Order: sequence, then structure tokens, then C-alpha cells
Amino acid sequence: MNYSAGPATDQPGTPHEPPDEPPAIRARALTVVRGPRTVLRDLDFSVPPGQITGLLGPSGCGKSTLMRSVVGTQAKVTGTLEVLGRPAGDAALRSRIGYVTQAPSVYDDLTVRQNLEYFAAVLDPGRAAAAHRRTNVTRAITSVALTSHTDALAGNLSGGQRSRVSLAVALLGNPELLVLDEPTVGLDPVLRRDLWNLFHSIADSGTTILVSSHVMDEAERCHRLLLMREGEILADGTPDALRSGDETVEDAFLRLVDEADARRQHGTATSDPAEEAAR
Ligand SMILES: Nc1ncnc2c1ncn2[C@@H]1O[C@H](COP(=O)(O)OP(=O)(O)OP(=O)(O)O)[C@@H](O)[C@H]1O
Repeated sequence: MNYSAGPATDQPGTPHEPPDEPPAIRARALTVVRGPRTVLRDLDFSVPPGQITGLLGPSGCGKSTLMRSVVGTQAKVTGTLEVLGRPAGDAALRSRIGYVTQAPSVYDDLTVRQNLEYFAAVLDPGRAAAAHRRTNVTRAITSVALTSHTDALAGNLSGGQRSRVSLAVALLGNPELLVLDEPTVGLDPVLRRDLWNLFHSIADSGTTILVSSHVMDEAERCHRLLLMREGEILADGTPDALRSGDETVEDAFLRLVDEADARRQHGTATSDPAEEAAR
């Protein structure tokens, strides 16, 4: 799999980070309440442009909620959240962000090409854009290596192939920011590697990627990591910076969890009275 604008790489390469470029995402005191729970608590972080930032943490720690906040679909978001220089959810951001949710958003009764054509027409309507749409659809299908399945019904594809159709839809508009919610769940190791190669290829072309996973071995494939637990960010940095000695990222994560627990026990962590009351 390859993206038209650059070669695939297996490992994180030299990321695009011009020194004066502002962050692609900047959060200050970001807090999200869902039902009775404070699901994200007072988060401060930045996501640099043109890099792959991995959002890693156990199931239920708030990864999807954070991503929904970034793409502007989450209610009850407080604090500051700027995306590509504008407030999250701003209408002007819609065509600049590609979002792939955990559930593949494809129509089973349409072929791969028909799915892509449908979403391309929504993005770029009108007869005048027909040639542009055709080029974009072909490029997106090629990017995710589904050329041999162009005329297959989406309903007859495997789970991994359906995920790739969703990714192709997100790539249609040449987004500046790609938000991918656990895109490799359920995929075999070869497909996972191929998808990560594709992510690197996309990032090499200048696109910022925010990708979530609860599989710690995927951390090594990211340029930067945000390690999350229970609605908080435990650490933010490159995989190398987070590791100590010959630790794996998973070891580092477990150490950071223990350190956070120890701080809590000593009463230095903030508690949430509303949440305590709801327990
Ligand atoms: N509508 C809701 N009302 C109340 N709590 C919710 C609601 N939706 C999600 N939550 C809670 O918010 C927390 C964060 O959920 P979220 O889906 O963001 O986690 P996640 O890290 O993406 O999990 P996973 O990896 O399993 O997808 C979870 O504890 C979940 O139970």
C-alpha cells in the first residue's frame, strides 16, 4: 500500500516538523463530561504537524472521546481545543479533516468504487468536478491497495478490506489531519504492517495523523505518543523519550501508571468530586 505523494517506510522516519509551524492540535484544560462521568479531565497537550501521534491507552480510557472532540462531534467539551488553527468543530475544518471511526462507514450494497464515488460527490458535487472526482477516487482506491476489489460489493469484503474502504473515503479530500480510531483492530499482522506503512507514507506527504490503539507494540511505529489512562494523559513524547533504559513502551506505560497511582495515594493528584459522588 502506498500513498501517491511519498514512499512507504516501515519505521518512523524523519518527521516533517518545520520549527515555526504551529501545532496541528492544541488542547488546554480540555474536559469532557459524558452522562455522570468526567471522561476527559483537564488535558493539556499539543499534536505537532506532519507527524504520526499515537493515542495509546486501555479500553475505556477516553481515546474515542478525545478524537470525537477533535473532529467536533462530541458534546459537553470545555476548555480550549484548537485544530489546524481554528476552534474544534468549526465548519471551515470539515473538509480539512478525515475521520475514520471504529465502525467502517461503508454501504454494503455498493461496490468499493460506488462507495468512493458517492462520498466524492458529497465532498465535491457538480458536473464540472467529475474528472477531478474520478482521479481522486482512483487514487484513494490505489492508496489502500484495493484496486483488485474495485468492483466488489462492500458487503462481500473481509473486515480488513472494509476498514480500508473507510480509510479510502477519509483520504478522498486530501485531508490535512487524519484522525483514525483504532484502525488496526482485528487485522492480521501483515495487514497491520501494511496499514502502518501506508500511515507513514501519508505522513511523509505532510498530513498529520492522530491514531488510537490499545496495542502497545504499535506505539513503536508512532513519531510521538500520548499515553492515556482514566481520562488523563500520563505522558507525552517520542517513544524513545518515554522509555527508560531498555524498557519497552509497555513497560514505560506500566511504570507511569504505578507512579501516577503512588502520587494519587499521596494525595497530590486532583480528584473529581462530581465523579466521586456518582460512584
Ligand atoms: N454516552 C456515554 N455516557 C456515559 N459514559 C460514556 C458514554 N460513552 C462513553 N462513556 C464512557 O466514557 C469512557 C471513555 O470512553 P471512550 O469510548 O472514549 O474510551 P476508549 O478509550 O475509546 O475505549 P475503547 O478503546 O474501548 O474504544 C468510558 O469509560 C465509557 O464507559
